[in-house]
Amino acid sequence: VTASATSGYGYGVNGGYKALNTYYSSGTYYLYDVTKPMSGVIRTTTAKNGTSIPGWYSVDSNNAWTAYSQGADVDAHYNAGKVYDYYYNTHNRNSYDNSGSTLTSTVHYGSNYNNAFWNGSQMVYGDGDGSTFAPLSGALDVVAHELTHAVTERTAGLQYQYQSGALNESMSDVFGYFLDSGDWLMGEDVYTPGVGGDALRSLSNPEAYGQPSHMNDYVNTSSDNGGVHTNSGIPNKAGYLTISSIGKSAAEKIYYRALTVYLTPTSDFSDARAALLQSAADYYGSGSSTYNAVANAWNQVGVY
Ligand SMILES: O=C(NO)[C@]12CC[C@H](CC1)C2
Ligand SMILES: [Zn+2]
Repeated sequence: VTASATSGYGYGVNGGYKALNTYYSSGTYYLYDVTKPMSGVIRTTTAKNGTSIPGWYSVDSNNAWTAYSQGADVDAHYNAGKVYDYYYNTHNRNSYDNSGSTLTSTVHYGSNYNNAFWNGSQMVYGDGDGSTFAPLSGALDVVAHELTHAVTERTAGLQYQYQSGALNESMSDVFGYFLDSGDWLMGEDVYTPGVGGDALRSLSNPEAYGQPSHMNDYVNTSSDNGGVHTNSGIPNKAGYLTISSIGKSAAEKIYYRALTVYLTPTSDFSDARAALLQSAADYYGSGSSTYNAVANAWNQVGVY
């Protein structure tokens, strides 16, 4: 038999059944998805708990990816496909660069590694230490968060420091919500697997996880690139208020337009307010209820 696209299945990090777009060649199945339009390939590899990436293709002998250790591979592949589909179907964007570049995710990075990141070329996920994190690809909002860093890097290019960096973080959390909009939490599916009901961050209540939600409480610090994971609470709260007020569909439109048309590398929170207002005016008119709702949301977090 020659090589061909195949359909497999597996169990994710939290045991959920996932249908997988795979590839068969010479007796081996690969996490290699060729079903996307316009040549966008999605592929998943494993670092085998080392740190050299992209490592090796994730493989299986019978296309049933059901081993416990394969959960991270299954979810990275499945969730990357979901995020690809989201950007293509909702925003007509073909992969992170809008040119159909291959989306590579490497799992089992490092040992007990409690993090995930986009390295400028690909996604990388740790397995977590089993206490602070389960394998991080297990959360759709985390995968969307990371891949949105890639989109941001190719569009607004928001510098990863101080207000532009906190905005960069917030864009990733807001698009994480758009993909996983069952709750206002971020990372809940992989954070502290032994503890129920908690999360890494909350868009509706940033204070619940130590983040400010008003400019009066902006944290001036040089750590964490100027507090990018702390001060993101302020634009995140504005995002929650905006989405709650105008609805998810209108919010997706103005957020994507702000990110890809108006924001620049040095944009700060006030520039984000202006970019979202301009996007709302472009779509709905400057006197529209949508426009006024955006202004009100940012007023409530003290950003003018
Ligand atoms: O916010 C983040 N990166 O900027 C996180 C931290 C833990 C999850 C994986 C990566 C989200
Ligand atoms: Zn991030």
